[in-house]
Amino acid sequence: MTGIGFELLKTDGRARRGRVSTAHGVINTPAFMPVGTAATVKAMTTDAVKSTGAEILLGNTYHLMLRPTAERVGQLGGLHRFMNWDKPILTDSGGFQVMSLSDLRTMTEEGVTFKSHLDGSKHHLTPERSIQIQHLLDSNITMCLDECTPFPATEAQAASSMRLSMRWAKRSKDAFVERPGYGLFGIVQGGVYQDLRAESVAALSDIGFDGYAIGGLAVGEGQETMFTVLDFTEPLMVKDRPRYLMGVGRPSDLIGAVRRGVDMFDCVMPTRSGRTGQAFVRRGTINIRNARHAHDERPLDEECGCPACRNHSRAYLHHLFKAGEMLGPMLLTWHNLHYYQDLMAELRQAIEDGRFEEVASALEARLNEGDV
Ligand SMILES: Cc1ccc(CCc2c3nc[nH]c3cc3c(=O)[nH]c(N)nc23)cc1
Ligand SMILES: [Zn+2]
Repeated sequence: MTGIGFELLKTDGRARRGRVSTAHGVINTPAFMPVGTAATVKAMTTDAVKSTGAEILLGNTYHLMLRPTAERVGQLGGLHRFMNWDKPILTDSGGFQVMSLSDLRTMTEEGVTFKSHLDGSKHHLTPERSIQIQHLLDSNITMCLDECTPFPATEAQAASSMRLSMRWAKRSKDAFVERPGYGLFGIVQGGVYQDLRAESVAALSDIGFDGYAIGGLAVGEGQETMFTVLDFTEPLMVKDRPRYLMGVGRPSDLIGAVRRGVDMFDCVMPTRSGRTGQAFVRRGTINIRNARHAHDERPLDEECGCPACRNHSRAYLHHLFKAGEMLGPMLLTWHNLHYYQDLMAELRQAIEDGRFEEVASALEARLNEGDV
């Protein structure tokens, strides 16, 4: 197997049930990928992440190049050994994080120069350097260096941004070291403009990648606009390679994007909001810090099999957050990731059974029940 393998096992409408195979194992799709930016899924051990059903997790070039540096992780045998995660890892190329985290950055044709948000040291990130860093990390799925076009952007701004990313995609591909079980994904840009999205899909398909991400979304455009962009972009994409929608999303985003042909997802919501006390449940969301949970002996979600729901009440979780106990963020993170994996498993099964629309609309209806 050169690069990574992809089997499209079943379709139901535009929804797809597939399997991605890598040197470190298989990913059943549609898949949710927990974000482990700095070589850790915050508040979770790797065994805990595995227990949720996750088959792949995400790391990040930007954070790891600053600390402990890619060379150090490479010397220590790569990210799998460094963090003791023996399943697949996907790493982002770092451009998105530079633009959202660092200051004093300048973007040129060559790449992006920026100052570390940690100690102000100066760094250069080019397509070639990003690919090299991800190679040192031993990432199974490497992302091209791109510019995530800000939202909103005029068509002219989106066009020049996308075209820069396409030139960087070619440089990324030329720098990528082909290995069996390792792959490189291109990232479609083009803002909210149909002809630019089409131009980007065509440019990436001509270069040829192991998979194709849809970038430039989940940047504040809102769900309706995101779905509209998916509706005119997804049909143009090759069917025999995985599609990865970057940065998405809440449960209702995931259901709607699976319906529109997306295979892979990442989002900081379940982990970041879990740490602040927000739980995602089958009937919507719960903010456990709210006083109304102080005496509620029910679990977060009666249908959930995670340690928080098996062993504890909302009242106890409420107490942990009020007391500032670290077990609070741990248990809510664990619950949210477990629920996200259960949701994806239910969607995979529904596609296999040819019942996607029936199952998806029932899940969506429950999410709006409210008064959880
Ligand atoms: C560890 C890790 C964190 C975050 C990500 C995805 C980060 C992310 C986006 N998040 C929301 N919208 C996003 C758009 C883009 C994008 O257009 N390009 C890239 N390279 N990343 C994006 C990947 C890996
Ligand atoms: Zn739970």
